[in-house]
Amino acid sequence: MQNLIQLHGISKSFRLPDGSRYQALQDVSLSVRAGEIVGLIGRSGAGKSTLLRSINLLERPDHGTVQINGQDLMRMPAARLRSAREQIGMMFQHYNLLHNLNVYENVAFPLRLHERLNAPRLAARVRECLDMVGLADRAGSYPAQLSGGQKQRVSIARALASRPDVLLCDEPTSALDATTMRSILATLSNINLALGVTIVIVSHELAALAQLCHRVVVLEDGRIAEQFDPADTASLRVTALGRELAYYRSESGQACSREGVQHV
Ligand SMILES: Nc1ncnc2c1ncn2[C@@H]1O[C@H](COP(=O)(O)OP(=O)(O)OP(=O)(O)O)[C@@H](O)[C@H]1O
Repeated sequence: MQNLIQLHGISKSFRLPDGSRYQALQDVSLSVRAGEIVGLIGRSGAGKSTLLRSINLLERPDHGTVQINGQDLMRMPAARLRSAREQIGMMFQHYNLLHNLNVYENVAFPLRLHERLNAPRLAARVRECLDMVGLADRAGSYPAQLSGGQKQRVSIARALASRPDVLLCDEPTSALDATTMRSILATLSNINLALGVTIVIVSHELAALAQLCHRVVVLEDGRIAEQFDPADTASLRVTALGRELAYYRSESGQACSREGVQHV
């Protein structure tokens, strides 16, 4: 498998109210192969979201390069960057749905914005995405009429509408109960298997990530402290979080198997 995402020497600092700067990422390099599911874990403030958001330049690194499919996003003019970003879907903790639009229109929204599909093709694409997340029968519902898990499914469908190569997930389950969390992660696993979409996910759900991810990256103080395949339980883990995750894997909590779990 080739590298789909290639971050090299990424650094990012934020300006604080007192005028000083906080170094959120320091010289981070990360490669993600096409079709991989990579989990980013770390204590609060370790830089997980900043790293995830650097992949589509929602946060623009101060230094380093961000390549997707061999193309350097940092050097792209605005118009090309906009079109490159269509290959990178994103979902957030609080869904970010448009409340005045129904489910169908929420999923159609990015297509209307970026793609010139005729009405039947647009409808087919939206149906296909809603089918994938098990919500074909809720196309006419409004976000306020849906559970948290259903809202997150809509946001998955919306993220997939542009047929992206990459799906970035920023704590997609932290507002959900344990059963719904497992079901959402199982849906992501199924989508990865069915479509080959590369997934990078930030989450604090170590047990679930141990089952879902092909690779887990541990961030500490804005740096990568270690990375490993959670299925490789024999190798030594150098961070406390790495050891904790290994425990969940060896306990075989079966929180969410890669082979998929039924929608709940
Ligand atoms: N826009 C910003 N302005 C100032 N500081 C920021 C900004 N965004 C992030 N930070 C700081 O950068 C550090 C890394 O933030 P980030 O959100 O990446 O951490 P995280 O690992 O995702 O944390 P959490 O698990 O709590 O979401 C934190 O100390 C945070 O306060």
